[in-house]
Amino acid sequence: MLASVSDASSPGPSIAALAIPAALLMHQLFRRYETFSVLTHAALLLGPPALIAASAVSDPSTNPESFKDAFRSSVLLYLATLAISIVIYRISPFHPLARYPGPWLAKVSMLAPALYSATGRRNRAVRRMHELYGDVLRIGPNELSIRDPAVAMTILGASGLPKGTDWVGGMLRDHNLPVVGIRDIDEHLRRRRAWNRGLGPAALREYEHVLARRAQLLVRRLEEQAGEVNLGQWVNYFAYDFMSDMAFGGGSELLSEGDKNNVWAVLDKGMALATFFGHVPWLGVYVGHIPGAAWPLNSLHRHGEKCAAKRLACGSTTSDLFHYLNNEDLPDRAPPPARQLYDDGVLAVVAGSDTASSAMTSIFNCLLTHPETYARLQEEVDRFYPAGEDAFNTKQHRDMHYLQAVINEALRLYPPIASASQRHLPRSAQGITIGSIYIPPGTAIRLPPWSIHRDACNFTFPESFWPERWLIASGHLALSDAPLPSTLPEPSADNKGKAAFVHNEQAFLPFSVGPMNCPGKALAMQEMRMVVAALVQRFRMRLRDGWDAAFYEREIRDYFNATRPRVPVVLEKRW
Ligand code: HEM
Repeated sequence: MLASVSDASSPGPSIAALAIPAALLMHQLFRRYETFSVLTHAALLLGPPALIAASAVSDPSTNPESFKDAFRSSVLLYLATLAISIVIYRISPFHPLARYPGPWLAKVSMLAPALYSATGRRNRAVRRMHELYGDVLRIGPNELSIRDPAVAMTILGASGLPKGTDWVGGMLRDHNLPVVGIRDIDEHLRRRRAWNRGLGPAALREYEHVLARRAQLLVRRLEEQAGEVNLGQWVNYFAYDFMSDMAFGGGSELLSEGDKNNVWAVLDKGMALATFFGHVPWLGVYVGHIPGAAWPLNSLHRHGEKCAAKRLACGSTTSDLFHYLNNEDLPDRAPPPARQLYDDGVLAVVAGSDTASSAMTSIFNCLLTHPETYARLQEEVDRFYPAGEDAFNTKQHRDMHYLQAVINEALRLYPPIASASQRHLPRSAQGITIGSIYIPPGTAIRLPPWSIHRDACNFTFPESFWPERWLIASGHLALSDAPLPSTLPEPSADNKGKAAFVHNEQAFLPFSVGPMNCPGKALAMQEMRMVVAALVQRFRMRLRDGWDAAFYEREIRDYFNATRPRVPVVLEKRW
């Protein structure tokens, strides 16, 4: 039998003869079936080498040393063959995504993009790769990034693809996911209904006075600050307090008490880890089994779960988001399981505060680095809300076209979710063809807003903050009357861009589109309009003298939600 086991460093012929084909067979199995079960992985990775070793040693129970040697040889050979087979297949012309270009490291393993995402520069890297390779790019062994907005409705629309696995990594588990990570389309739509009610027009009317109260407190707290403030930090406080009021009926007072419990550090660090594990969800699930191994992310999960649990224990005091998620608005319907509400609690915290705060910070940074735009917005705000007028009353918002243009333009340049949430064509589905793009089963897809929004094929002067483009496109401003962006990289190349005005609203995807898009869009818009109008009405704002205007663009990071750098602002009351 295994005479050769006596020299364990060189596997015997019988081990090699079994381990190599077993590994090749296992590769075929891994290609067809996906599981995140650690036990199944362990069984598939260690079981066959153990069986091979057992068959190679005459009596493993009486020969434990020989068995150990045989197992070591077998496992090494088996795993090495499996790894080599996977790598060769992924870079071979036989891989279903072989026709699409991309860096070879990304074709080989998701570890490379995962590590890159840990730097927060994924959005920029993907954009650079699109510039290099074109609109359809292979960003992982089985993942495409598509910069062509024409495919958006097919991928994201009503008959589009289910969600991908990035939230499995983000939650460190493949069960008990919040609605954003539910991959079964019917289950997703079922769970989504309560969110649609909780963020629909009737609910928003309920939240309006809560929003106004928080925005008033933000203004008061800023009035109390002398001189310079880090505006992003105050916007964070406001966004988190408002989210707590809106989702959980209260419970946070960052504006009054500061961030004593480091809620924002938990959010920032947690989301950075979630982004990393979103690329390698299997690793996230492994790490999730080791207590404390991903503590900032675990803390974020626990925090969101606790907020939901506390709210459910206290019952409803206002018609908050959980009033709807818990079916309190539908007395005939049983409440969903508490576990589901805890999972959605994590989503409410992240989606309800971080994105909106990111957007508002970007808006203020854009205004402060573009004084002529700020002056135009000031003029509009003063027209609709002159001194003494209640800027927290939303009635005028609908007619404030410049304000809306400023918001859209900041969302275009700095989409809070810069790299999009993933979709995935299941392995069991048929491949789909969209124009010249064929998407084989088992492919994950992203339509990255950062790259799409900054593509000159979609928007004239793509790198410039130019709110006027939205007014031209909606017919509120004639192209010939529009002032040019003040920050054109080549000021003399100006009118060329103006002559060929391009504005493709299909390519504007900050909230995604389709039935799985952001249900909080209307609420976020209301929040942004109110806070921007109120601050512009009450304060004269400018960046700290000598502050580098390009700092924000350079330092903003993509950790699923954009992590923004400080914005030091000198505030002066206007009246
Ligand atoms: C400017 C602010 C915001 C932006 C840019 C934004 C953007 C997004 C994006 C891009 C998605 C992914 C959609 C997809 O997978 O196609 C999303 C999902 C989601 N957002 Fe927002 N969001 C914002 C604010 C909010 C707010 C205030 C809430 C309120 C709680 C919210 C709740 C959600 C929820 C529940 C989902 C998951 C939807 C689903 O999977 O069905 N968002 N958001």
